Amino acid sequence: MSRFILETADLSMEFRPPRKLLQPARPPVRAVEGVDLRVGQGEVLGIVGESGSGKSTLAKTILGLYRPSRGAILLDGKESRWNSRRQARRERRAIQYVHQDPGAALDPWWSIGRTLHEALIIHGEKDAAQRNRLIDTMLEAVGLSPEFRKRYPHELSGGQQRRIGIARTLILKPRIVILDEPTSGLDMSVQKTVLTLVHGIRREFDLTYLFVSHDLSVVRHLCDRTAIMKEGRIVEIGDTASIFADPRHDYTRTLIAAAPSLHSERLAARPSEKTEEHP
Ligand SMILES: Nc1ncnc2c1ncn2[C@@H]1O[C@H](COP(=O)(O)OP(=O)(O)OP(=O)(O)O)[C@@H](O)[C@H]1O
Repeated sequence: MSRFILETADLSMEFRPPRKLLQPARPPVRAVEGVDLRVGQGEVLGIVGESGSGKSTLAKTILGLYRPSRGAILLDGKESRWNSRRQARRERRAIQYVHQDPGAALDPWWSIGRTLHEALIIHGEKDAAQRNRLIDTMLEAVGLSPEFRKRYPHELSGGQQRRIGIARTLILKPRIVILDEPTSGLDMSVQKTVLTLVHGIRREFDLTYLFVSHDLSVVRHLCDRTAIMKEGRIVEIGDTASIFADPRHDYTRTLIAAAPSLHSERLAARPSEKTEEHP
């Protein structure tokens, strides 16, 4: 078995703009270019870069939403090919994605209980009693009482919506969780609570994280290693502490210099379970 839970080799993904009648063909957008990653079991890898650098496309290609235009994705050392979205979804069940804005991803007409039940049904859990047990366990894991089953998305705060997004992901028993800007749009204290939760459940559920963010202060305190992305390529990757202490690439230096939050020390300490606030 491979030492790495996830690897990518020369992974590339380009978007081809649709051809318009009587207009010259436009060049493809090379969103991800030749990305080589090796992620160990239990590791938290941060993927950082400015808007448009390709972070989300890389994450979604790994998830299986896009067919790579080149390169390979390996899970536990075994290549995961892309024949169709459906096949990729089946094969890559071990990878789950926490949406940037879980509120928008929740059906406004469905109670939280129904949303969680449906997720389990889609993933093949036929036993209703077992579904109920799992839902209670997951709500508890994200710090919400069973009473939240009856609530609707518009009855939740932003922080509670993130918790439900995380619960819906955990219920599918992933091994790798892709967190795409998990704290964007939240105020500072809620950000901290969500990060504390994310940090705590990693150990509890033995998860590996790909943490996509443009917030360097969050990445600095949460990620074991950090990859810096620019124009679809990884320009620098290494231990987070070394990257911040001794950035090698000019672009990394520019990103660090341009991050005001790094100087304000607003998330100075690694989140710990002790600081968990319950909603
Ligand atoms: N579905 C799509 N069709 C065409 N081009 C796309 C599509 N999705 C992304 N792109 C392009 O691919 C490039 C990378 O975009 P991507 O969303 O991956 O960047 P990002 O680093 O995640 O940005 P952000 O931080 O703003 O989310 C951009 O040039 C973007 O315009």
